[in-house]
Amino acid sequence: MGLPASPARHADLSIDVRDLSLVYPSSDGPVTALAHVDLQIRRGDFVSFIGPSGCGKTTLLRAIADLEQPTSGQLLVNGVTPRQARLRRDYGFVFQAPALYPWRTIARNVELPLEVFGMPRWERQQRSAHYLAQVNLAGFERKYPWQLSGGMQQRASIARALSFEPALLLMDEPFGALDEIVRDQLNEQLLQLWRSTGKTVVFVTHSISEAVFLSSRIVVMSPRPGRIIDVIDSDLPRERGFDVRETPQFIQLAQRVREGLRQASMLQ
Ligand SMILES: Nc1ncnc2c1ncn2[C@@H]1O[C@H](COP(=O)(O)OP(=O)(O)OP(=O)(O)O)[C@@H](O)[C@H]1O
Repeated sequence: MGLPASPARHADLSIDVRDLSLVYPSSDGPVTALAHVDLQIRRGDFVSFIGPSGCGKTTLLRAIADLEQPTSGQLLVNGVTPRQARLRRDYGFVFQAPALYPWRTIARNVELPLEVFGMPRWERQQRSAHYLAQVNLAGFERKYPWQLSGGMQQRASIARALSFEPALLLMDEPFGALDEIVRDQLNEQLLQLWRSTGKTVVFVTHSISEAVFLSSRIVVMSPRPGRIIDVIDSDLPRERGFDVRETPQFIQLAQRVREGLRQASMLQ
C-alpha cells in the first residue's frame, strides 16, 4: 500500500501506521511485539483489534497513545506524532480497570484531567455533569467509586476520557472484566455514544461478538511476531441493535473473524 494519494485523503486519517515494528528488550532476549504493521484508520471509524493473547493488540494501542516507543516505522495520530497528539490532548484512554481514585467522588474523578489542564471550576463541574449524564450516571456525582458497581465505575472512567472532548477514544479491553449482561448494556451505550458524537474509537477485545457488534472495521492480529493478518470492513448498518446478531451478515462477519483467529493460532 502506497502513501495517501492526496492531502484530502491524508486529512481523513485519524491514525496512520506504516511499517511499524516494536521490539521489547527482555532478560530472555528481545521480544518482537509488532513486526511491519501497516494500518490506516479513518476519522469516525470504530476499529477493533482482536487476536490471541500476546499478538500485540495492547502494544499497538499503547504506541498510538505514546505509552510505548516504536523501534522502527512511522506512526501519525491526526497527522502529528503520538507525542504531539498526547500533548495536544487529542485522545482519551480507557484502561481495562477503571483506575478511579477512591478518595475522590465520581464527579471529581471525571474532573481530574480538567483540573490538570487548569480549567475553571464552574466549567469542570459543567463538563463532568454533562459526560456523567451521557454514560447514564446522572445522580451518582457525589458517590465514591467503591459505592458503584464495576460496570458503573467503568462508565465513570469513560466519562473521564470524554471530559476533555477528544476526537479519538482509545479503549484497552474496557469491558473484559465485566459479566456478559453488563457488557451487553455497555456495548449498546458505547455504540450510541459513537453514533451521536462521530468520534473515532480504537477498541481492543478478545470477544468476536463484541468486535463484530461494535465495529465498522475489525483488525485481526496474529502473534510471534505480532502482525495484522486481516482487516474486515463491516457492512452492518451504523444504526444497529442486538437483533443484528441474528442476521446472516453478522454471522458471516463473525465467521471471517473466527477463520482469521484460527489461522493466527496455527501460525503460533
Ligand atoms: N514491557 C514488556 N517487556 C517485554 N515484553 C513485553 C512487554 N509488554 C508486552 N510484551 C510482550 O509483547 C508481546 C505483545 O504483548 P501485548 O500485551 O501487546 O499483547 P496482547 O495481544 O495485548 O495480549 P493480551 O491479549 O494477553 O492482552 C507479548 O509477547 C508480550 O509478552
